[in-house]
Amino acid sequence: MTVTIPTTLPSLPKSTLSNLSAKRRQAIIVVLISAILARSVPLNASATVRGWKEDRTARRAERKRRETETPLNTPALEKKLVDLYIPDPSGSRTLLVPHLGRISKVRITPTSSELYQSHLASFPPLDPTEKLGVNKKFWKMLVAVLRVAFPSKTGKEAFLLVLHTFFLLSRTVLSVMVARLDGRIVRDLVSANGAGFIRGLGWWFALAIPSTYTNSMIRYLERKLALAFRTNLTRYIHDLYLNDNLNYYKFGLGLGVPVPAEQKKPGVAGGANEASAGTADQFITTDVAKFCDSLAALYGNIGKPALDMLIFTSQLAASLGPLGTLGLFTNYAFTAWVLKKATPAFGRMAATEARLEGEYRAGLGRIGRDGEEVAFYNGGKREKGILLAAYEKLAKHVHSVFKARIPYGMTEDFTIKYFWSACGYCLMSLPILFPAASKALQATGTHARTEAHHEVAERTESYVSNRRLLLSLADAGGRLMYSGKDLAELSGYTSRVYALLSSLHALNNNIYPENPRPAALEEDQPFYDLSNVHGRVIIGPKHLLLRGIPVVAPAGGAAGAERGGEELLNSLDLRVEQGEHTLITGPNGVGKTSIARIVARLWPTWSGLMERPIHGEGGIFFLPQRPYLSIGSLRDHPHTYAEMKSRGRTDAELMSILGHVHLEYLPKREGGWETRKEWKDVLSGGEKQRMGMARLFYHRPSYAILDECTSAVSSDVEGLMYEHAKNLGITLVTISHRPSLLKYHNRHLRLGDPTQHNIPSTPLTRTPLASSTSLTNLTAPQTPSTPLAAHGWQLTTLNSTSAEEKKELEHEIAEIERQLGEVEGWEKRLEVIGKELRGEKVN
Ligand SMILES: Nc1ncnc2c1ncn2[C@@H]1O[C@H](COP(=O)(O)OP(=O)(O)OP(=O)(O)O)[C@@H](O)[C@H]1O
Repeated sequence: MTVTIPTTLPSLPKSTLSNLSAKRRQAIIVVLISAILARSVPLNASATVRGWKEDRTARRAERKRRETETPLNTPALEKKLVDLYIPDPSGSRTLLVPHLGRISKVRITPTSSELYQSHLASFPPLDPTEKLGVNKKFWKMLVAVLRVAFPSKTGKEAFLLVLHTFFLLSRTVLSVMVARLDGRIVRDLVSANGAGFIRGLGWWFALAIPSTYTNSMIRYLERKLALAFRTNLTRYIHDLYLNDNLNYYKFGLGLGVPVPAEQKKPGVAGGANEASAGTADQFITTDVAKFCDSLAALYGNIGKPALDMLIFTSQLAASLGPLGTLGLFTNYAFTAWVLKKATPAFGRMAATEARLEGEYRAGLGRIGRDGEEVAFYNGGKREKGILLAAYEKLAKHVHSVFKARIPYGMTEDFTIKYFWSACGYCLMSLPILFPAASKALQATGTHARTEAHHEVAERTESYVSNRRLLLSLADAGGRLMYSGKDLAELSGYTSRVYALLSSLHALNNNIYPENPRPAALEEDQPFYDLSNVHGRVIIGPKHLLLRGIPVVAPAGGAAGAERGGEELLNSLDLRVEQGEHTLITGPNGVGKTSIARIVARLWPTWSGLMERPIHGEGGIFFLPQRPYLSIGSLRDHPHTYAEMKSRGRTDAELMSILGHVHLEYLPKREGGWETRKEWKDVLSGGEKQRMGMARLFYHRPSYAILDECTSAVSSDVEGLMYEHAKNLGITLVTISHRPSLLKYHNRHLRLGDPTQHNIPSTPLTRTPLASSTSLTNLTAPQTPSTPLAAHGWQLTTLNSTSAEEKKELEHEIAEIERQLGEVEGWEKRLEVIGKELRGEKVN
């Protein structure tokens, strides 16, 4: 692109103005300037300051009114919700975003799986030994991330970039014009040319308007560009993070977080810390934002000063001659070399800072999430200690960055401000001090029409213009050199965003680094490496089948490489057909919930075959111990209003479901179906679990895996809910420690450690009564499939004809247990009475 810079300013039309008297000319200029100023200041010309204040108050009041008059749960908004939350057949959906009392509609089109597939090759996992910094790997990572942030050459971002470039160019052109005008004004002053001086001032103000506008637009466009990058990245990450492959869960387990080089220091766990705290917050929020800000700013920070330097140098070259120009370039090369030597590893520092911020943030997040538990245990002090330690680490690191910046800043300031200025003075003195150079200056023709008595004025003009250009040049050079630091920092943020993206891509495609079998592992011990998962999973059949499935807790990162996943059960066989209600029991930590995790596909199926129905209505449903309650209205919990309507479900039906879980009072207590609350804080533990069961009744799946999901519900209500679930035709697979639940099941899967003959804590064997023959009788007659001691599990079928008998026995057991609990008290009482009868002193 060639840029033509006017070396002389256009003068005001002389023909008309020169006919006027000096006074009239001045008046015209003043009027012109006033008019221009009035337009450039955001004030109504007729408005007084008081009027403007009143205006502002009225505007604020109007905004407040609009905000308060459109509460989120008005019927009007609900109606809109119905219209807008219905998903589009194309897969996109329109979100409602309340903003300043209005509802903005944002249409979100999900990122296609084809796009993810096409990007996969650009995001190979990070090599942990890779050094961070402005190197080849950085450029590769940047290009990969840019494919997401800047998806199209003809899109919105491209348009913003072109506009941004235009304003950057304009600013440079305006800077040159201002420099020239500066010289001219001083020249007119020195030569006592009043008219010229006033004219110059007029131009000065005339130039001020486009200059200020250009500066504001540059900042505005830079921020808009950063926001556009961030929106693209955020949507892309959301779709990849929160998809059906459960990447958010796997990421939280720390399965997919690579550890970049900066985190490889001994004793530093790296990004895994953030991930194991179940958070990608820092990555998705701060790191993405910093990356986008840094990238958008960098374009201006490199492009603009580079352009400035080119143009200013060409302008100066005209005045300084070939020798001066050569001097300038030597100067640039020398400065770049010095600064490169003095630049610390800003990229690594930025990445470390982001990681430490993430760890600190994860600590804070944990307190927010588990506030009640922390408070009950009075764990504030402990948490404060953890937070302080995390903050101290962060503060120390930031401090070391500041310290590293001192010598760098000194070198930079010295070279660019002082050394460059000194060089500039020397160069400018050439045409003045040396006649030959002076001739060369005149030969450039810029000011060839110098008359003898104007020589001083011309020299002053040349000096002032050149000095201003040199100052601008020093400024541009400074910014260009400083952008080296920005670039280094960008490399740090890029590595963080890239790590997140490559990690999510790998998780999404089940790609894990291959680990060799550790030598320390015994021959007969299987090695469960995440890269070697080859079990078959079929989703869709009408039954649940686990054949030859090892139950293994996965381990990612270094732990996974050292010893692989932890085997809980070697090989489990279980087939559940409709109506085969199965209770799973076993000691703590034996792997009961892990079975549910494998069926729900949270954990991998290392080998064997797993078949199960689809998730949700008519398929399989999972209820964990801690129910999931989202933020939204009470009604949103089974379904959104729109989804409910589209399925023809009614409020009366919801009410009857709440009746079955004994929560019919809830809508009234909480202010109706539409009330939006943070339900996990509003409902009691038992209420939350009952809400979970209500969801189950609403969706009526064929199978339900209930993992201790009624542990906080009273036994009577629990029984009613189990009976109701069975009446609805839901086949129950229950994980529980409560023997009382046995009566609602016709099969029993017991888990236990095959190496321990005396299984310690299964409730069925823990209490003296439960381990006695009466309980063995309770579960008999059975059809033992495998001996417990051999495989760690045993499946038995309970005799259905003895169901009533079992209930009776159950009651009897409970009664005897209660009476046994009182024995100690009665014995003490007996002792006291005996003492009293013997006349002994009683304490
Ligand atoms: N997220 C996890 N990552 C790795 N290992 C895990 C994870 N969750 C659990 N484990 C391991 O798996 C083992 C079995 O856990 P699981 O939750 O299945 O036990 P459980 O039988 O349901 O116990 P409980 O009766 O106490 O609920 C635990 O001992 C634990 O070491």
